[in-house]
Amino acid sequence: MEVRNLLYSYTTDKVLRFPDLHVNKGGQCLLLGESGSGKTTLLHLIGGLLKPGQGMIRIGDTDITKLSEHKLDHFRGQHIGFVFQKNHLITALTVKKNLLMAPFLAGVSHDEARVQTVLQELGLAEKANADVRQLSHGQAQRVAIARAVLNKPDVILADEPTSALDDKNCDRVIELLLSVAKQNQSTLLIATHDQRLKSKIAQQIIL
Ligand SMILES: Nc1ncnc2c1ncn2[C@@H]1O[C@H](COP(=O)(O)OP(=O)(O)OP(=O)(O)O)[C@@H](O)[C@H]1O
Repeated sequence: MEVRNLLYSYTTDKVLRFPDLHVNKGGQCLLLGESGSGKTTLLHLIGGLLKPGQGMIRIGDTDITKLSEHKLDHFRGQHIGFVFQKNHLITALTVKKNLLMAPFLAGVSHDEARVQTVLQELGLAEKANADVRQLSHGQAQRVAIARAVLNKPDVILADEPTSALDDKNCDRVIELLLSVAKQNQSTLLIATHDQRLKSKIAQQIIL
């Protein structure tokens, strides 16, 4: 994953300028910075949810800034997994059906064995048919991670995945993210101001 000369403006009077970034395939990087420094904005740019004013964002061989809206939607579904700041689970659906949104939205067929594997890996096998409103915060965060990794994305983008968790759940969530990313050879970019993560990932960029 590579980012170069990236600029973004929400309003005409202010420009956010991002440092260049390169993360190897299967590598991990921590994105640090004070509140308001642009961490979420950078994740949304890399995930193709925002279009930069200037600059290049390369994922594998694709410069995503050159893709049309339609192609970008397809690319995102196939190659990018998001763990958002708020988990955005669909409360009307069970845990398993929330997971199945990933292949559904990416337009790929769902693989029952893969769903079972991911539920197992994230300690959610017994919660497959549970109502997501009945989950603890840590469990809900693991469902959000399960949904993000289900399609074995090339890139996982995680926005403050641990900041609302106690130390035990923080450790669990970060270890799970690292291990599922490793298994799938996914490149992992985590935006956080959670100091507990600093010792877990060597490559760090400060905004
Ligand atoms: N929709 C928006 N419209 C206008 N300005 C925005 C919008 N979203 C973010 N900003 C501004 O862009 C800057 C970067 O915001 P961003 O949310 O990326 O920071 P952050 O580092 O993720 O912050 P936090 O750690 O608090 O989540 C901030 O100054 C913010 O006020």
